[in-house]
Amino acid sequence: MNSTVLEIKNVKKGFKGNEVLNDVNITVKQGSIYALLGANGAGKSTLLKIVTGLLNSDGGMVTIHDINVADNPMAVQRLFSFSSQNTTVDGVLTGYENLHLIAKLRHEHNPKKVAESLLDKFDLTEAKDKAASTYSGGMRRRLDLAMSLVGNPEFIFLDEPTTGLDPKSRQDLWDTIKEMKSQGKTIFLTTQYLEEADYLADQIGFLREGKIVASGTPDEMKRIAGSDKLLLVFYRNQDADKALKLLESYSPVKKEDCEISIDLTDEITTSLNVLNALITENIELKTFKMITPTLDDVFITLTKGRK
Ligand SMILES: Nc1ncnc2c1ncn2[C@@H]1O[C@H](COP(=O)(O)OP(=O)(O)OP(=O)(O)O)[C@@H](O)[C@H]1O
Repeated sequence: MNSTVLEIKNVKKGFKGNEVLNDVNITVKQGSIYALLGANGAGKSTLLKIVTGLLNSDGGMVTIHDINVADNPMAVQRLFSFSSQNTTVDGVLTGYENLHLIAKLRHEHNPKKVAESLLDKFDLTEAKDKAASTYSGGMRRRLDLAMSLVGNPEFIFLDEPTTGLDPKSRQDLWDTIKEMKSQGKTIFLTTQYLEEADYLADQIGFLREGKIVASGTPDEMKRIAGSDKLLLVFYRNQDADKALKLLESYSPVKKEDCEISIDLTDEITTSLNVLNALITENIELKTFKMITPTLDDVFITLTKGRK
């Protein structure tokens, strides 16, 4: 465990002089979830295609289990499954037929059993004889994921797995992805949703303007946007101004009328001291709350001052 499964080194790619990836470096450990986060058009799908051997890079190297993908795409493709944004589900076939077909193509000994057990696992047994074209978006995504698990791959690539899903279907899919990880699988997913990366990933990489501009665990990434803060909200602006003077030693920042924010290095002690000082001076507070940076704050911090 914890050995490196995927290594992306200095990968470059451009289309007709338009540079999309510029020296991308990523390492993924076995049994972990890596989320590649980036806005529309950041180059996530392009990188995924290079990593899975579907597209040649202009430079750099990708290895999966120490096998060079560009040199041995066929050997490497046996080691993983890839669920792309354009699902491989055939709408004319039923859910069962889709799975059965893939199981046969992948030379499973008992394709019927494989199809039935995956239908059960992905909660699709009831709908198994209906044409996949009649499935909801969430069901199609689940069927697509089920199809990617035929052959029990250890390593799974998911390109924006929850784009377009409603909140319930998204949560269901998140649970499925977490369960796949608990079974020891390694997952590399792309997403535009900060919340998704935060919920699922062990490691996150922010792809922007062709580079990984920040990477780390969700908590490490949130630290990029600064420490936790205590937000004090007053009824009257003059009270906020009084508090600003009183709490000078904590370097308070006036956010808007009636609101002050204080950086917390030691959450409990600082918060208690601040609240006590306000009570002692009879400065009336409307409310207060602790604010922990979200990945959205990180995104904003990292993109500040850029076009
Ligand atoms: N085959 C191609 N020919 C020319 N340009 C391309 C090609 N494929 C991708 N691009 C361009 O490369 C850039 C990155 O595209 P890519 O699909 O990798 O982004 P993405 O981060 O996956 O975006 P999205 O979240 O919208 O799927 C875009 O500007 C896109 O237009």
